[in-house]
Amino acid sequence: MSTGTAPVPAAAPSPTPAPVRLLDDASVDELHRAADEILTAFGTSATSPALLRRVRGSAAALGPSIRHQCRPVDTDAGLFVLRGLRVDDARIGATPESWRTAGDAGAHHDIALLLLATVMGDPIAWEGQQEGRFVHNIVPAPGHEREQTGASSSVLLSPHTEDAFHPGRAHLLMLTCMRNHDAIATTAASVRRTRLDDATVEELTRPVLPILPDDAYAEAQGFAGEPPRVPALWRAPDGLTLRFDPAYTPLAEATPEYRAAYRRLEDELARVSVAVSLSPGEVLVVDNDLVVHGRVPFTARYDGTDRWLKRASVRVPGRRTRPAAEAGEHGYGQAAIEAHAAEAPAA
Ligand SMILES: O=C(O)CCC(=O)C(=O)O
Ligand SMILES: [Fe+2]
Repeated sequence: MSTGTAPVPAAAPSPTPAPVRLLDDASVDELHRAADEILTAFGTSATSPALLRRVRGSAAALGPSIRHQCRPVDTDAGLFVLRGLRVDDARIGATPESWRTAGDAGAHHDIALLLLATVMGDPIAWEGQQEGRFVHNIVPAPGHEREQTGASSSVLLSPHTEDAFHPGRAHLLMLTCMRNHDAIATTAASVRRTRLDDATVEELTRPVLPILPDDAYAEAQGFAGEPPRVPALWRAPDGLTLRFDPAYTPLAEATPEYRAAYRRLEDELARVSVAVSLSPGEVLVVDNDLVVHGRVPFTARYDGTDRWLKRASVRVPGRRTRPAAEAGEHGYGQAAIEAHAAEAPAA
């Protein structure tokens, strides 16, 4: 159709500018069957020690194909999209009005996500967030439009490390899409794709500023202890990692040199940022030590058809992507609860 003289349309952004890992049909069946069995046995996705034990057992029995697709992030992009899961738009029902009222909405997918998270590592929950659930519902909520939390909509959710304030934060962040009619993108920027001069990296590896708890942690925000100063960048054995949340970092307290270096990092992250618009059934897996994520602004519908993601946070035992000094941080009184840390006592 096109001729040499026809105007060239502006290049459309790639719909999913992220490495995609396709689950084969047999793996998808296997995962959905395992999730169904657990949901039938327990009647809820609310996690009890018994349900978590069952998830651990079922995850261990999943086949080599799923395990292969759940291997660690293996490119500088620091993320991948797992594709193939089936979401029945009618069966999942209306998008919940907020995480508070979500309850067991889409419970099958809570369990499927927990199974995948357990293949990748150890899922974590926070007592102070979404009532201690291991799988969070990310939906826009009335009254929260302008927050820097998952419940917002009308503002840019600025790029951040998930739970950056805490030494027990996830190594991996997983977002499963239930519904996204308006193709609203998650943004992601990998520090391994930035170009920073050595002086900037040196400046930002010094522990100069704290990262304060975000608005999803009301209790931690009232913590009385002295906020620890933490480095924004760290030279890990296999490359640069970052801990970054400008919305909760008191930059005004730093020297002009530090602020300039921080701005260079922000600019570079903006330059390499990609927009990933998830479709139902896709799972975005982000390495939380390499990649900061956020979300573009959007107008919430509030009619039961809103964008709806489910989120899991995962720790990967034995990783060496963070400075040893983090072990001494108080974490603002918040504790991450590991799903499979030890045999949980019977409730
Ligand atoms: O809504 C999104 O795409 C990402 C929200 C977010 O930052 C999160 O779930 O941690
Ligand atoms: Fe986030």
